[in-house]
Amino acid sequence: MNNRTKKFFSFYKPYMGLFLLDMFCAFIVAGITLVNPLIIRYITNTVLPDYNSNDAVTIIARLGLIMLGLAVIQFVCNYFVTYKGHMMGAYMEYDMRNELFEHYQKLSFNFYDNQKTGQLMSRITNDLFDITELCHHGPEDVVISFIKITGAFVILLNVNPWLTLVVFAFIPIMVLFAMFIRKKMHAAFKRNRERVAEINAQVEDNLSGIRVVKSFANEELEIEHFKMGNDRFVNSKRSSYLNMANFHAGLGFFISLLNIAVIIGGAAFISKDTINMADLITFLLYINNLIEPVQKLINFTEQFQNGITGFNRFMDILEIEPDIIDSKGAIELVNPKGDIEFSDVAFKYQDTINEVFRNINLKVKAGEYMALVGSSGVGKTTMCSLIPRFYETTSGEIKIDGINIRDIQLKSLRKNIGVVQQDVYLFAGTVIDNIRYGKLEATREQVIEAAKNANAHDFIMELPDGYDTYIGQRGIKLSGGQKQRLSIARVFLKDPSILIFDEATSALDNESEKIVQESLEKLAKNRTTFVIAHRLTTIRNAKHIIVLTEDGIKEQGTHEELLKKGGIYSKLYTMTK
Ligand SMILES: Nc1ncnc2c1ncn2[C@@H]1O[C@H](COP(=O)(O)OP(=O)(O)OP(=O)(O)O)[C@@H](O)[C@H]1O
Repeated sequence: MNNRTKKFFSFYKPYMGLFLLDMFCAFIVAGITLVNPLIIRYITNTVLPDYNSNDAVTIIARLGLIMLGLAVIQFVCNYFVTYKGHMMGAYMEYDMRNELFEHYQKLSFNFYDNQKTGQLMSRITNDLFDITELCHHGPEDVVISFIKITGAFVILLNVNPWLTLVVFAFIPIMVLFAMFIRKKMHAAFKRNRERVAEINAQVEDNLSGIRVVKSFANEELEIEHFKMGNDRFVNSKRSSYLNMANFHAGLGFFISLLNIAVIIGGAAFISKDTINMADLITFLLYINNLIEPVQKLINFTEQFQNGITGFNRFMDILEIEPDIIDSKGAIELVNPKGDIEFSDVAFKYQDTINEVFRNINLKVKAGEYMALVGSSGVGKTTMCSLIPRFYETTSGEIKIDGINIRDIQLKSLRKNIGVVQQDVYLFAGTVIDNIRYGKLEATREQVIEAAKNANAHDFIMELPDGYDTYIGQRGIKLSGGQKQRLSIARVFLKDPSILIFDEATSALDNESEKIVQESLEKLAKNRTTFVIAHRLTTIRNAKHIIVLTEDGIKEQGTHEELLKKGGIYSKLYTMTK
């Protein structure tokens, strides 16, 4: 058994009792369906011809009671299989979903840089559903079908071997036919799903950009594009319904052929006294009993394929080892002063050819306010993301208070670094929830204090429900400057010794920018601060400006010193002025 198979079965472990009970109930359900035709056969074959009418009525009444008892048992078992069996699948799906989500939380930026969010989401929803459908329905369908088919075969063989051969000669042909059409149908339904995804993407793109569409008056073009996608969808639906019609009509036709063959064959045997009327009825009853398990087995082949594909996709992710983890013996970073040192640091993104930069040597003293400048794309954001180990340096080392960051427990490292990102991300929720994200145990008063420090309190109080206002997905109901201030408030609450502020590239208006700048300066007090300056006008007052190039730090000093030097900084400054 390979590792993946072992892992697959490990999900059954906590529910073994439930699983066995489910299988037992499936076994009983299948067994009972085999018994009823036998009772009918006994009545027509033995009770009616051999007993006087009074005795026959008594026996039939007793048999009726037995059948009623069996129906009740079947009802209970069916109820259990449908309810508890599905719940077992749901619990297994729950475990897999938790495991996958926990794993998502451990994977690093490198992983997410190369993934599409939509696909990662589909693994946690559609794929897992396919797997658990297989986990639950698979064994149950196989057990039920196996018992029903072999049971019917053995019983019919005892009634009449020749007629049994006629019936069972049909089954393989029917299965082959059904599998062939089913495959085509599956491909057609898969195409349908792709077409729906295309339409969804098209609608999403159009509606998100509806203002651009209208400003260019391009509605006609959009309608035309949409129609093309919609046409493709309806065409693919046509093909899937065509296959579906073939499938159902074809199966129905096979069943009719089977019935005809049994009636004609049976009648011929009756005429030769090989079988009697009761035998023929038994055959006809079992034929109807056979169709359902055959269909179930056909479904199972598809379910198996989908489930295994889903499980492999699930395992593909689960087997990716998180690449940034605590080293052995890593220590906890407690209240660091905030001295930072880069020694010969070079960095290259995974799957890229060239290094973003190399030869970075830099010492920043605790509490220093440092502005990082350089041409666009030179690696300012990248350099700062090495400090909290969002990415690992390719070579060289970074130290905080003299300790290599690779020897520090990741959680404690990140707890001591506050990052205000360029693209502020707020979660769907209230203002207070979003600020409290910086310190989960903070009281309402502490949150308000942080908001005041971030110059956010006044605008929050003007929102309809103040701190309890729902700010929409990604804070859609707030302005750019307001979002920045909330994210600064969040870091105030976190109270880290080291601060990284990635200045927003999309310019805030002058007033907003001033307020953000003010709150940032308050936040930076007594913390080691890196400001990534995308616009040089905002950092003229910084005491320490460093100029990053791909070959290391080429200039350092104050604004005036660097201008006087007439080097890269002064060129950049004149360009952006
Ligand atoms: N996740 C990534 N994978 C691969 N390459 C990346 C990734 N992120 C950034 N890059 C590349 O690394 C280089 C540095 O990017 P970075 O965002 O650090 O520059 P920057 O100096 O902050 O730029 P800007 O001032 O324009 O924001 C760029 O060439 C960019 O294309």
